[in-house]
Amino acid sequence: MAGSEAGDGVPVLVAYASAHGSTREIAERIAERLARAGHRVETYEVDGTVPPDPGRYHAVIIGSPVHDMRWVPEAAAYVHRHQAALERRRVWLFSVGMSEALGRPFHARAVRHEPRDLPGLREVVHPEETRQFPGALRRRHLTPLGRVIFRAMGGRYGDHRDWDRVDAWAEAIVRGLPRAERRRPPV
Ligand SMILES: Cc1cc2nc3c(=O)[nH]c(=O)nc-3n(C[C@H](O)[C@H](O)[C@H](O)COP(=O)(O)O)c2cc1C
Repeated sequence: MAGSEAGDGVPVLVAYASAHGSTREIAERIAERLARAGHRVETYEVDGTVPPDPGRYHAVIIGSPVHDMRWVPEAAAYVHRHQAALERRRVWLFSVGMSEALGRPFHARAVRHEPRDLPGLREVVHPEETRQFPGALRRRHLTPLGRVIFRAMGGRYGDHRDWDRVDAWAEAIVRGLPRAERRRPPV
């Protein structure tokens, strides 16, 4: 768990799963932006062992990589396990996939289609908003069969994250939260 310097803002949880680190870094970036705006942010990886209780927070942001067109099980399980607390909180969900890495026409199709379990997750927690971000994918992350399929879809390995989009989303979340005294930048 990572915590931010306390501002006078609301307590916010950024919970994420990450197989290879790119969702973690997006979660940390969002947390950093919210902390900069004065909120008291805690960042947790949900790996099934340390279950941060969402009931302790005003707002909860949950992110997952997309594997085989779905959220990874530990992230989806976290949402379902904490359904009762989450439905009474402000919740934002984000997914990290590889749509930007694909060639045409797969790219257009991937951008249009959200992860298959997202409609179900939306029913469970009624999020303020859900968002998809491009992530990073390396050849070593895929099985030999996965590499063949990825290549057939015109896929390009690499880091496709768009930090401006991540920052813009974090700023939109900040605008949706009660105003906080902004933290002074370190001298
Ligand atoms: C086994 C595997 C399956 C994947 N399946 C999908 C998928 O169905 N759709 C998608 O958009 N991205 C898929 N991806 C891409 C990942 O979601 C993307 O690389 C993401 O950045 C991974 O996040 P992470 O680094 O936090 O694990 C897959 C990646 C792996 C390794």
